[in-house]
Amino acid sequence: MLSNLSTAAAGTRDVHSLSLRVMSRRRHPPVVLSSSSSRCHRRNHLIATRASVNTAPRGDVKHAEAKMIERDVLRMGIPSKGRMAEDTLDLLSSSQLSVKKLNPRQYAAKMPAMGDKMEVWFQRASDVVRKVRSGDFDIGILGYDMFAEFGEGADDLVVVHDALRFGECYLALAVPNYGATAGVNSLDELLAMPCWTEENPLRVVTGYQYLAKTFFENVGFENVALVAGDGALEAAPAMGSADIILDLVSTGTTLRENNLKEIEGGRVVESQGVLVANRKSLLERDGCLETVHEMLERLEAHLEAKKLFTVVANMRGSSAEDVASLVMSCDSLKGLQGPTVAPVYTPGADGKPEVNMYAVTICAQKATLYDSVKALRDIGGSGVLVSPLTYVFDEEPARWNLLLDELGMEHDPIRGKEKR
Ligand SMILES: Nc1ncnc2c1ncn2[C@@H]1O[C@H](COP(=O)(O)OP(=O)(O)OP(=O)(O)O)[C@@H](O)[C@H]1O
Ligand SMILES: O=P(O)(O)OC[C@H]1O[C@H](OP(=O)(O)OP(=O)(O)O)[C@H](O)[C@@H]1O
Ligand SMILES: [Mg+2]
Repeated sequence: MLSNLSTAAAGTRDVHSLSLRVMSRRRHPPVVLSSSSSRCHRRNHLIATRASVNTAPRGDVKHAEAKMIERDVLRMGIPSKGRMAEDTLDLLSSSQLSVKKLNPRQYAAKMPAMGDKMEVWFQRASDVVRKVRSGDFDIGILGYDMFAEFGEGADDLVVVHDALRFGECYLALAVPNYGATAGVNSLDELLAMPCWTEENPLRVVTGYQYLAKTFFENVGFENVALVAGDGALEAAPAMGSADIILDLVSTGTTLRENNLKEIEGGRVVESQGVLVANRKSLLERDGCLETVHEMLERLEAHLEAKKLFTVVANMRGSSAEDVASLVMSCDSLKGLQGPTVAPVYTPGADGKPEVNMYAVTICAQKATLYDSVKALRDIGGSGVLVSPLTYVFDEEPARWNLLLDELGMEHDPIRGKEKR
């Protein structure tokens, strides 16, 4: 059956019969975000999909299969503009992976921590994902929203780190608080409105055509026309050029200021910064997997440390074991791997050092720091010192093992032999 899903130029009611319009599930077998090979993409990101997803390419564009181009260096793409650009550089710098641009107008840069192994290229987020997909870049950092939109669930793409903890936002449908949708509070209510017909489809303005198409296919709604738009989409319903919008939301201020509201069931994708890679590069390009491992470790060490404080307190006790038992009896003082308890030496009556106090060191979650301080005081802790942590290099990051699973590789290919 043909879908009524179609693209319409902004500001017109005409619904063009473009290639997007015909999307037979037989020609494009369901894969993308629900395929087993895309395990990493799926984690927590796609919220509202109800069925498997079709991979129709963007318009008529055919994506060449990623190929391995001979080169000695690895290439990484990062956003050249917009709010992700600065945050990406900040994250890399905080993870001891600073990027050095020789000249502000140049698009290529170095990452000194990686020596001559790595080139960094500044590109628009859409081009970062396109180039990682084609194999021109081996890895990239960008918002998951752009990755999902321009990556189209391609098997050539792999998510290495799905939560870099910046650029948090989500892609959601929003409807006007006025007019026909004034009383609409959920997706079901919106789609059940009798006014949307083949001749009068629901016009959705968005810059995320692939995700919109996929979303409406998944909910089985056909009387929809996608209107293309890039910025200030919130103005389109008031101008009469669209009925609703599908756009990024962060604080929700822009929606409120434009008399629009989110609806239940209308969230399409959760987004934040992600590190992505080309599958073939990881599997076949010399040094790529090792470099990605090192980057992942450095990023995780920084991101993990950002969540924690080191807390040191003095505590009276008859032995280190007694003090440790007291601390371990409190849930909020568990720390990373249990407390470190060290003797504090004070001069005794005879001038010799004696011990009746211990220094307890734990790692406390920033979010619950005050609870930890109170708990320490409750069991006799005093002189509580709190300091930031810079890096936490723990065991092998869980995301590394997930990546190896995704690549069909046995764990520990860096230290041991790779097996597939
Ligand atoms: N309001 C927001 N809050 C947080 N992150 C956002 C927000 N809007 C966008 N982002 C994230 O930042 C990325 C880049 O958005 P941004 O608007 O800064 O750049 P751009 O869209 O390339 O520039 P422009 O909007 O000027 O074309 C988005 O793809 C998304 O991942
Ligand atoms: O929920 P909020 O915190 O209000 O953020 C949401 C707004 O942020 C983005 O726009 P941006 O600032 O990038 O402007 P643009 O529309 O010109 O891209 C997005 O497209 C929304 O309009
Ligand atoms: Mg923007």
